[in-house]
Amino acid sequence: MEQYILNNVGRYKKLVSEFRPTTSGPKESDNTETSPEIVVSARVRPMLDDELAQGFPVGVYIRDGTSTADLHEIQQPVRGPARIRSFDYSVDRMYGPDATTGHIYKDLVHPLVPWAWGGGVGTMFAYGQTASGKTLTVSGLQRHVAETLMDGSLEGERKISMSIIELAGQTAYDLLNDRKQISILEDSFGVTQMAGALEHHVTDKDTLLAYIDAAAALRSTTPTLRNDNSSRSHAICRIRFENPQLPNAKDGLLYLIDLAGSEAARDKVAHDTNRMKEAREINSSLSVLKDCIRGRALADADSFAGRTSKKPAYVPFRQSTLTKTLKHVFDPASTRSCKTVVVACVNPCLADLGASKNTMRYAEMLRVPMPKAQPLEYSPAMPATWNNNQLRNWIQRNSGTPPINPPLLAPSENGPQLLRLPVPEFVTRCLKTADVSVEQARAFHTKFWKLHIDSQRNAAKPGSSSAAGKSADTTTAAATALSRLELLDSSVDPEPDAFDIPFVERIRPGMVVRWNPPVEYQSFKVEEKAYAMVMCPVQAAGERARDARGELVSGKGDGYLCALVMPSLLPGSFAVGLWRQVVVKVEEMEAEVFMEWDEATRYYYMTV
Ligand SMILES: Nc1ncnc2c1ncn2[C@@H]1O[C@H](COP(=O)(O)OP(=O)(O)OP(=O)(O)O)[C@@H](O)[C@H]1O
Repeated sequence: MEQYILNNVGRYKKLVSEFRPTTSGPKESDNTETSPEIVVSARVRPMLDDELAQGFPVGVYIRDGTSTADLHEIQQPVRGPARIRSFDYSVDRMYGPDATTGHIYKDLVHPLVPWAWGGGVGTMFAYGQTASGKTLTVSGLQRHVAETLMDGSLEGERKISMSIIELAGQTAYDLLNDRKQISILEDSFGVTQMAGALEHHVTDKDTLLAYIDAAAALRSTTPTLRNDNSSRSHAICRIRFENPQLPNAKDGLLYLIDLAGSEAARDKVAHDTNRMKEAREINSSLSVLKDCIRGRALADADSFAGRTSKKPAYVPFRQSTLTKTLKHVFDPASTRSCKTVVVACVNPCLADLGASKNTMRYAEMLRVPMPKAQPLEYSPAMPATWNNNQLRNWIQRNSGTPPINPPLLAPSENGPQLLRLPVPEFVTRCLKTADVSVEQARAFHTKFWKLHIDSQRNAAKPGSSSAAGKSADTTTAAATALSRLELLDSSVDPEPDAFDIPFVERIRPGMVVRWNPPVEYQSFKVEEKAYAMVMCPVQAAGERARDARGELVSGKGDGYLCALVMPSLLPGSFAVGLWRQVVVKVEEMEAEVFMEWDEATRYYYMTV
């Protein structure tokens, strides 16, 4: 075929110049709205010198000002002159041969960095056929990431650690530890661990770049027909951000992934059995990856539309080591806030058009159209319907004392956007208001989410029309009924005038207090904090009552017998140890803390 192409270059170019797409602008699907959390792009690299020297023409053409590319294939009919057959593909963003890696970074990948810095998960995949420019793109992007991380533009302090691993078939290697073999395991909490991989603490750009270069030098490569340095494995660079201000928060994660090259058909001719097996493994892991990205996008589409799908999208992340490693990106049960970008790298040379078509088809399949839903009508009980103003008003009135400054928490976001913000970023923004504590910020986040979940549950109840369709009166009545019900599950004093009276003057069973324990109870502190739920005055406990240390409480003087309230398994959750009792004196009580029972998780959460 290559010789046929070379013999027909003139005719091919003429046919291409005469080609007119049915629509001259973008392809129809170019205008489709897709998940804002998954952006699919394509980068068409320039023709290389050897491709030009051999005389091959360009086979990939980007339509001006659009994200659609036309790929023109040359066909050899049984009789008669060569023909062309044209295919068009659309992605969210298209970068042509003139686009620099710096431009792609600014436009596409840069937003992932503050996202991960703020506690979210940002993932970038470079996908494409052999010799299409994946490694060049990823290594360039890594350099820009290093620059952003170290130029002081990101707010606050983070401890930065990085690890780089390679996945070849089912086997994983540590590229920052002499290619030592490591294991990808799921621990008992369901979290995937790269067991045995070293993590390196980095504080400056040069060290970060030195690690990237060292890993690149160790990556396994094999010459292919198109690339003397072809990567036959997936390389995963993970940068982890710990926020010292929030030691209990989940770390932000940034993944930069250079996927193994999908094979060019003409390469296969020269393959031995091992290379064929390797190619099969690579293609199968890329196919699972596609299903996972699509599955996650479908799940996101449901959640954006406020739908609780009866049959959740199936995401087969356990089917390959690559997607198992990225479980928290794909698992629909994961609570992490994720943003993903895909760069499909495309070789424009006509000789590789078959593989370019596959790459573009793969990229197009990753785009999941968002359901076309009527915008929801504003409802005070539904955060998903709030614009920035309505959100700010709610923050002002519901964020406790002191009220959290609304523009600092939601400078531009609407309700759905704030719901998607990573928790640590939400908390960090709250802490910008003077005198707001981490507890208040966390509790306020829980309150915001609880309202969202309750509003979805109410909307999904049989017989209930969507809250969006309700009249303001009905919605207010429902909200009042809801808040009455909530009081039953809350430690908040039901007396309307309670807040005018200092808490120590209205101590009652069920009240939760932050407590400064005396020396003998210090071991009950968790991260310098202790909480307890008041049960009764010590005198009412009886002579035989003992505390959590087995000591009789009757000899402990005045105070209240309280149940310990301890952090539990889920982030931000607490359990009440009814039978782990302590005596708390009034002068040891520092503040009243509000707890709310959550039926779904069966834990208490702080509220404001
Ligand atoms: N945007 C570009 N501008 C100039 N040259 C490029 C560009 N992209 C790729 N190249 C060149 O193309 C060749 C192949 O690139 P690269 O090794 O990055 O491809 P790859 O997709 O990672 O290949 P493989 O999957 O085989 O590892 C290299 O010589 C590279 O310098």
